[in-house]
Amino acid sequence: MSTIAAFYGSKSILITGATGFLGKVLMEKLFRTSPDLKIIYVLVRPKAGQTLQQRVFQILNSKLFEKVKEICPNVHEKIRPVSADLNQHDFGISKEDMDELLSSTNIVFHCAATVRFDDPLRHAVQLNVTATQQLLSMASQMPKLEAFIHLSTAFSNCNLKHIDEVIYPCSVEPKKIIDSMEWLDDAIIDEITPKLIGDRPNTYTYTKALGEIVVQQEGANMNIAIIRPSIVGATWQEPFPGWVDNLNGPNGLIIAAGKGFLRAIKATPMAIADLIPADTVVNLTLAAGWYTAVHRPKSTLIYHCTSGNLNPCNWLKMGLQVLATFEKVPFEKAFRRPKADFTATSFTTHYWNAVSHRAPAIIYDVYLRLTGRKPRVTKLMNRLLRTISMLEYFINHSWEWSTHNTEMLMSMLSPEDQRMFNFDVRQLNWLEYIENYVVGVKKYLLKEDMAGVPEARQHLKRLRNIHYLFNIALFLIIWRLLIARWQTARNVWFFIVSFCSKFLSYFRASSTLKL
Ligand SMILES: CCCCCCCCCCCCCCCCCCCCCC(=O)SCCNC(=O)CCNC(=O)[C@H](O)C(C)(C)COP(=O)(O)OP(=O)(O)OC[C@H]1O[C@@H](n2cnc3c(N)ncnc32)[C@H](O)[C@@H]1OP(=O)(O)O
Ligand SMILES: NC(=O)C1=CN([C@@H]2O[C@H](COP(=O)(O)OP(=O)(O)OC[C@H]3O[C@@H](n4cnc5c(N)ncnc54)[C@H](OP(=O)(O)O)[C@@H]3O)[C@@H](O)[C@H]2O)C=CC1
Repeated sequence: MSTIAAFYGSKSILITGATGFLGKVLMEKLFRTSPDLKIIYVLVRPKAGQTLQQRVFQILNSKLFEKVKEICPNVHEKIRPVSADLNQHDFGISKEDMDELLSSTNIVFHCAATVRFDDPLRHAVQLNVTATQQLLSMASQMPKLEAFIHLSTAFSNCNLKHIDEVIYPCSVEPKKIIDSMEWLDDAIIDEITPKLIGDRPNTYTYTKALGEIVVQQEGANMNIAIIRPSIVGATWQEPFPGWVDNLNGPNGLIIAAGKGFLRAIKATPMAIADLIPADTVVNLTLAAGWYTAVHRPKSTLIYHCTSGNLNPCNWLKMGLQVLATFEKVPFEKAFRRPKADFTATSFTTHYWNAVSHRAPAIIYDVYLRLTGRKPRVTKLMNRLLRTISMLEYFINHSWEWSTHNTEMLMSMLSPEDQRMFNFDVRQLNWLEYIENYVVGVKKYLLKEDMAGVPEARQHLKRLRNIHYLFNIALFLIIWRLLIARWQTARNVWFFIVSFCSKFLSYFRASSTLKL
């Protein structure tokens, strides 16, 4: 019997960010391995015209939860959506709901965050720092609380090269930042943002670092742990390989490359691609929840959930395997044949952006316009290039994360738990994982049927033929223009023609002699 699964049985669990990528995988695993748990409270806001009940219903009816519904048929009764917006004071939670949450909760998993890299500082602080502070204040009023698990990121201290499982100070105290957001106007905040974030690349990593300090300060009297995952990718094994549901991290770029939009990206091929599967993160998170509640470590433990030092894979290996999978399982209706490369310098990146990204987009939009359709590819390309510029930092640097706490936790698990809550990334076969990842992007993000693969292959063949025809036509046009305007080109042309005709007559003469 799994000790961890048994621990979560009969517990009341509060999850923030349950509608997000990691939150869903976390809920799924909890219901699947501890179907006898008491209840999961999820803090949800209405969104995109859907009530919170509709949002939760949609999640429970998705493919991700198919196994759960077999194991825990009454899953609908065990999940309680609580209307909450983390941007509001007290999260806008009603008094009755708040009373219930405070009196019943045993474990809190805080996953909600803004993960956008370009969020204005005010918004990122509100969600990643102030909301964390408020949640801790709520947690401090929960008499039955056994553990509070905070999801941070391995990149919260990406301004350092070697990162230990400790909390690093920031130049300005989080409390001062929170206060200043209340009275500074947006223009001043925008002006001071670069100074505050310093050598971090964006407001996301900065505010996640501030969030960790808040957890340390406000949660001193609670059983707290912080999980720091690196780049969270599709699921490795559970509930099935390759599940993914948003465009974040590598996902959007895999689509862009598979559809032939992305042809070149500035990357350091030998830098570590520190991806970590979503189910690995969830297994570590659940194990940490159990350990924190049962073993009550004296200080807040931080767990690095990274792959680089235990089972490294570099961007080149990853990129080549992504391209190899496109050969086997191409995406449908590609814009061009998938053929991406890494560039090394800003100059070559600008060159390829102009030649391989912007020019084909403009040509295609002209074609759309001429055929009476709305041009859209240039806009899409501009968005892609903007996204790439935001992600480039992470594919051109390498970090070393120590994993002592994570390895210690692994050693504390029984063999059954090590199997059921496996977060030993050394067992990961990268080539297999990346292939499943790309197939998962095709199936679960693009919603493409595998039955369409032969047609997708045919489409790529047509694109190849169009590509050859286009190149030949372009060559002939340029050559014709050169001959018309330039004497040297004409001389070269006559030289080639006379050389070829001499060669042919010699060949004919020698074959006649042999006869
Ligand atoms: C040999 C060579 C081979 C080469 C082969 C090459 C192969 C490939 C190689 C792979 C290399 C990998 C490198 C990865 C590095 C990752 C590092 C991450 C590390 C940090 C990890 C963390 O610790 S943290 C979590 C990650 N955090 C993010 O990664 C957020 C980023 N991102 C944003 O910060 C914003 O995204 C940003 C960008 C501002 C744009 O912002 P933006 O405003 O331009 O665009 P949006 O994202 O808002 O969305 C645009 C439109 O997509 C719609 N859409 C959104 N989701 C949708 C959904 N699920 N389904 C349908 N549609 C959806 C949306 O509705 C919009 O549609 P519409 O305009 O029509 O409404
Ligand atoms: N994905 C990754 O690569 C990594 C993620 N992490 C961390 O893991 C955690 C989860 O990330 P992930 O699942 O990928 O993120 P998602 O963006 O998929 O999910 C974010 C969640 O936060 C919720 N949320 C955002 N704003 C509010 C709000 N105002 N009120 C209520 N809920 C809100 C979202 O709800 P809604 O659906 O309503 O928008 C959603 O459920 C985050 O803390 C992130 O920093 C760390 C490293 C890497």
